Amino acid sequence: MSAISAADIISILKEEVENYNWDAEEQEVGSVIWVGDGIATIYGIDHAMYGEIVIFDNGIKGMVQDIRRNEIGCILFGSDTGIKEGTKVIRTKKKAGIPVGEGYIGRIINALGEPVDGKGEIPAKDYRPIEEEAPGITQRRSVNTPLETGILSIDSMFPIGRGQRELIIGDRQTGKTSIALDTIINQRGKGVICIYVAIGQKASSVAKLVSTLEHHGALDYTIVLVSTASEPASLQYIAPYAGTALGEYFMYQGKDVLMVYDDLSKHAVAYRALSLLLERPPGREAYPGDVFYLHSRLLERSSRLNDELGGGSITALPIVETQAGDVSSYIPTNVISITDGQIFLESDLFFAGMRPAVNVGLSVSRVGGAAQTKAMKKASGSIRIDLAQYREMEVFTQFSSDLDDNTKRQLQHGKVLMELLKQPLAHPLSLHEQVMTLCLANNRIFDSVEVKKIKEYQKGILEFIDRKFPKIGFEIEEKKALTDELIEQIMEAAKEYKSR
Ligand SMILES: Nc1ncnc2c1ncn2[C@@H]1O[C@H](COP(=O)(O)OP(=O)(O)OP(=O)(O)O)[C@@H](O)[C@H]1O
Repeated sequence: MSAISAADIISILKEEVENYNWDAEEQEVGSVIWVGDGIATIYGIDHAMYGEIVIFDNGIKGMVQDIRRNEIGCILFGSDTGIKEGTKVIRTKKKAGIPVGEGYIGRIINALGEPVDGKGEIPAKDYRPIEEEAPGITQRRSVNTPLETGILSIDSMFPIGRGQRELIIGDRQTGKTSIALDTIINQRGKGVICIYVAIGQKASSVAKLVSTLEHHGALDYTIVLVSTASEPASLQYIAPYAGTALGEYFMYQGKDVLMVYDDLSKHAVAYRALSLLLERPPGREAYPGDVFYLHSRLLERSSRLNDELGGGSITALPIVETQAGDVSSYIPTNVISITDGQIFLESDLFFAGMRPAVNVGLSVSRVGGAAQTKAMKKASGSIRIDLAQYREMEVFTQFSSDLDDNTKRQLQHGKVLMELLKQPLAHPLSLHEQVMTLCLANNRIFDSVEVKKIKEYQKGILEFIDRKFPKIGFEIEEKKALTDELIEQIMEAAKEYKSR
């Protein structure tokens, strides 16, 4: 047996000491003082940052939301059963974020980025913080490409550009979700990635929406991020930010993204619940003072990037629900002032059969006009004024029977326009169909048709022109302009259709 010499032992010890890794990790550990209603108060993690993720003993994650003198207020991303006084909490030193990647397209996920559609794990390419600073002024460019909704009343009068934020507002059951859904369906083959964020909705409504998307083949380019009404308020609160983080991943690759937040009223309610539980002072309608910032910092992240940054965009369609058509209450006025326009849906119009129930007088699009195609601009020239005149005249002439011919003609034209703007669900119209419809309406082609038969007539004439004179539609789509020759050709075709 060979004995180890003292020198050997010393040299081994020396080597050990020299190679010892001194980068010992120091971990801050705190303990729970109080827990309840999805909120935990923690003592001992003094250096935690606002928005940092902390992990509890039982694996549940939380996010730091309140930093007080001796304690930290934290919202829980899961059930609080199993967390009690004294439960240990560790810091992660990481801000809340979600995994992102192309694999998410076509999937249904929750606010933490975990799949909920039972189709297995999603491979992540990156990890992005849910709260990100909005692009600065120099990083942006103005809106210049249209985002076509396929809905005639919107594309003609309230056009939306890629990078714009257009609010959809109205009472309950007025077709708000349907407009967003139709817009997503219309993006097929247009290279736009859609992200639908459902906040505080019934799981059954979301399931119905997903099956509609699937039915129309729209799930292939859509991500659905769900935080249903039964989930903790904390998850509902982070859902739109998490969705935007995913959108930003694609935007910074130069892609165009459409974000739908359905809806921000429920988001504000979830935030109000958290704030009250965190004992922040309530303000108007019991919302906390920073409820404006809640939505402005979210919607500012939608933008059109300049070419050096790839030219990608995020277009936002936030949805807000009003009570009894009151647009002047707290959350609606806030979001109206943040966005670049709103599409106002009215119950009375909806119940009168006007669907989509867009109120032409109260809706507006502030920047989309710059992105509207020349063809659409020319074709939709006077439609808003014609409709406004019609509505005014309709009120005045309600009780009088002997009207002069000019008034009668204007009334008939107004009725025709209202009828043409009706559109069933999931029946988007392409650019050339919309332009041809408006061109025919401007030239009073529909005025001689019985009002009840207008939709049928419109369908017939559009099909006829597409079949017999496909060049017209092709040229409008190709050149995106409506020349005088094209108008002439459309009128010729209309004459031929009439004389069949
Ligand atoms: N253009 C349309 N044509 C026919 N029906 C429509 C149209 N738009 C909406 N609807 C119908 O109106 C109902 C309400 O629509 P939707 O769910 O989109 O409204 P909402 O305002 O989002 O409702 P909620 O208050 O539940 O969020 C649905 O049953 C839908 O099928």
